[in-house]
Amino acid sequence: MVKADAFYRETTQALGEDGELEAVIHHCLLVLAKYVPADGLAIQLLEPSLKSIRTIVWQPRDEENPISGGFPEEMKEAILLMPPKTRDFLRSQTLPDIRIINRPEQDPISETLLAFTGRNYSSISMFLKREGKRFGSVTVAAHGRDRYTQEDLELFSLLKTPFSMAVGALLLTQEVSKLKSILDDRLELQKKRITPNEIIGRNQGLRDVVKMINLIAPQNTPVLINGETGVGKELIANAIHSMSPRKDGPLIIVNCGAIPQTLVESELFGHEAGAFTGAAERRKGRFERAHHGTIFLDEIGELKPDIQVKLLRVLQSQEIERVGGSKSIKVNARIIAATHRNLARMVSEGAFREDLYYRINVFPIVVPPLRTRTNDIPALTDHFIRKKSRDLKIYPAPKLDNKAIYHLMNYHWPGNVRELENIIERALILWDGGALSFKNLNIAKTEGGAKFGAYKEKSKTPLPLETVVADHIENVLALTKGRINGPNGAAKILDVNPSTLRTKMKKLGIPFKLKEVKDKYQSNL
Ligand SMILES: Nc1ncnc2c1ncn2[C@@H]1O[C@H](COP(=O)(O)OP(=O)(O)OP(=O)(O)O)[C@@H](O)[C@H]1O
Repeated sequence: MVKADAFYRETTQALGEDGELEAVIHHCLLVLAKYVPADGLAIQLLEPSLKSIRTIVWQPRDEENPISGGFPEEMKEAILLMPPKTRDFLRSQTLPDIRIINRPEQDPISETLLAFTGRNYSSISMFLKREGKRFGSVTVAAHGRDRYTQEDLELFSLLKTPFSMAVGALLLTQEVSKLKSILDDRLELQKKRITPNEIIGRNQGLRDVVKMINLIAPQNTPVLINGETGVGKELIANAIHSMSPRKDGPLIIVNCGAIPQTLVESELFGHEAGAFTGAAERRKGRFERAHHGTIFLDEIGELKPDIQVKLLRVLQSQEIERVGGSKSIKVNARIIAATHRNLARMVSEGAFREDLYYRINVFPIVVPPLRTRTNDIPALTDHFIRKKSRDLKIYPAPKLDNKAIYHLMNYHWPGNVRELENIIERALILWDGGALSFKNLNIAKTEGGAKFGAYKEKSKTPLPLETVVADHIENVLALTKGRINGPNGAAKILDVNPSTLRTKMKKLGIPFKLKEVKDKYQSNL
């Protein structure tokens, strides 16, 4: 009795532990082995019609010495059809819930597995039950024949409820994860589709970009979108997909930089059950989910070389192989990639594969930063004020004061359109009923001794050199009140020739005089 108590307490404790399935079962085996012969443990699920069984766990106590030379890897999760004789055996009313199998060839179920297991082992097999029905079995096995006694059977039978509960919970988790994948796919399909008409700036700063979207959308050609963070790359990918013949298929968005490196491969290509610890069940990757649709690989420059090779292979063959799998699966997905990096430079520095670069860079679209298309700012501001006021249920939407657009246009927007959207949202949340002025934008940029506060804040993500240079020039211009020439002019402070500075400003889209900006836009207010 004392032995049974200790056995029950220790094994259920091991079974109830948190952790990877294999680790939990392995620990459980170590505990079991103190009381009964236990060199391996298998968990099998019965299909309701009893036509097949599926092995979900086959865990040896000692990896070096598994039962009968080991259960083949491919048998994990494999569905094994059972011959009619075995089905009848399973259906028979007299079949006990737990039985000793000291001679595998004499047991109809074990006999089905003889080809994999051999005969030189013994086992105790116990059915698992949910709501009174058998849904699977747990089998403890030991090397050699005739190893188990009636006492072992009685001890092991104590674990019927704990095992039924543990396996039931595992199945439930798998079911939830499967449903989550289905839901994710549905949500992807329901995500708002953008048409070029909804792109603000389509007739101004993004006119060329929209032209290219219209041109390339109907084709299957890969597109590479290049632009700083927050310029609207995802929006453009969305518009291309929505205008393409694949518009009724999924648009799967992958932020390559946001997925932990160890998971990128399985996220992209999926994995088979047991492919690595924690991969309890087979999962489709993003490529498979993008079948008949579009896959948007954002921040593609963040992919490590080993994944670049695999991605290239997929693009060349249009086939994927799940992690831990051996079979190729055809995938028909259009590729749109995006990056804020200079991929051509990364290629010359050896950080990005040249062959992959040429594969994805078939049709490049460069999205200009907001500071070079300041004419779009009034329309974008209006769009975001309306949209955010609606979201925040502010009615009527606040008005702008007569300098607001001037302030907005005079800021250099290192975070581009997203930053503008965020600043407007913040202003609406803090709104006190007056007109919105945005007059503190530049102060926020220079206050607190942090002259370059705006990009200091973002210093975790390295900014393109041009952004930093533009920011610096604008800061100096703010100090000199727009003066370029003369002893107190920006050129002197920056130690460059005034005409060099003007050329640079023109290239970066920085207005020449603060007054010029003011005059230009005050008439629109
Ligand atoms: N031209 C535009 N018209 C309307 N909304 C825009 C426009 N450009 C960007 N936005 C909005 O700005 C936000 C940022 O855009 P998006 O996410 O597409 O940028 P991104 O370049 O993909 O950013 P990241 O580099 O961080 O991935 C989104 O809310 C998007 O809807």
